[in-house]
Amino acid sequence: MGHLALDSESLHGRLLFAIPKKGRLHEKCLELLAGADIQFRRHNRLDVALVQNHPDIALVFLPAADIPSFVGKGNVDLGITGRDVILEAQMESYVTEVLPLGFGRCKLQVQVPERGAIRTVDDLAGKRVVTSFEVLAAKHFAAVDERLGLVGEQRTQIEYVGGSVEAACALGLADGIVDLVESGDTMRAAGLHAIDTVLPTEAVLIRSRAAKSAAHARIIDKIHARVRGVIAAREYVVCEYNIPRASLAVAAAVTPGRRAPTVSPLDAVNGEEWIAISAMVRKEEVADTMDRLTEVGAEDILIFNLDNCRV
Ligand SMILES: Nc1ncnc2c1ncn2[C@@H]1O[C@H](COP(=O)(O)OP(=O)(O)OP(=O)(O)O)[C@@H](O)[C@H]1O
Ligand SMILES: O=P(O)(O)OC[C@H]1O[C@H](OP(=O)(O)OP(=O)(O)O)[C@H](O)[C@@H]1O
Repeated sequence: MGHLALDSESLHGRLLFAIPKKGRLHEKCLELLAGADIQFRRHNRLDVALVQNHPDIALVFLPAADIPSFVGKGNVDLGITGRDVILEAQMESYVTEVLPLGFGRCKLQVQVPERGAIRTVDDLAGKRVVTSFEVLAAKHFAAVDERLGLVGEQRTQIEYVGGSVEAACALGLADGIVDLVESGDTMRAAGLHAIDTVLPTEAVLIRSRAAKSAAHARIIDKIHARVRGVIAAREYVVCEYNIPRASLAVAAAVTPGRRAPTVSPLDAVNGEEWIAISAMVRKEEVADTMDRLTEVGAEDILIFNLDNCRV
């Protein structure tokens, strides 16, 4: 196949799905697309890629911060971005959050120099705050200012910078900042500490509220189901074990599964009726679940990773 000349003709009728083109969410989104078997070849320098095995979908690679307005205004049908940037773009009433994706988890926090006189948001109110999230920071401090009765010139000054926010205090530009924190490494390296949380956030799948064709609605449902399966496969394992039938109720309480555990009869062992139980268990609860199952008399407890699933 030669190079594709992408024009509105080749995109005609295709559902457009926006993916962050770089940054923290990019790689994770590519893994998700692979898990959902959405195959594409992205040609050099092109931000649009036709999906090879779904002739009705095209991917659009955009900055994460621009995705909410593209989806909100209906230029793009579906997208993945951070909840923080949706709220910052004030697009929450124009997009529908279809699914939280379990990655890109971090917090938008108010930070000040560790060695300084400012200890609380109330101390910081009325001073200078630098951020890339001016809408969310302004809303947060408007409430603080109001509570403290700060008006006019006394109110907190919010100033926008596009990047390197964490350097603002050291550079003398700000008394505090509002920025994203995950591990806290960036914050600590800049000599800052968090004194308040504006918002916890994670990556989400969003769709446009702008009216679309029934055909598009069907494709969105299909992508949604696939992505949900990939996410669930990462979060869950399958737990299988054997237990006397008499203990079914107590075992089912330990492993209720997503809907209900699967129960299969086993041949009687020494006259006692046994069953095999299979249930999905959250990965982070596996060790605890195995301990509890052992306590209630389960044997041959096996844990299986999931490659993919439909739930
Ligand atoms: N440290 C982090 N841990 C987890 N998620 C993050 C982290 N930093 C950012 N995110 C999420 O990823 C989104 C995009 O952030 P990122 O910093 O990668 O943006 P970007 O597109 O590279 O823009 P720029 O680097 O120009 O600021 C954020 O809005 C947030 O939802
Ligand atoms: O708490 P941490 O784990 O240190 O993560 C927080 C940092 O991550 C993000 O920036 P990123 O490193 O993605 O680069 P950017 O500053 O170019 O956006 C964010 O803007 C913080 O600076």
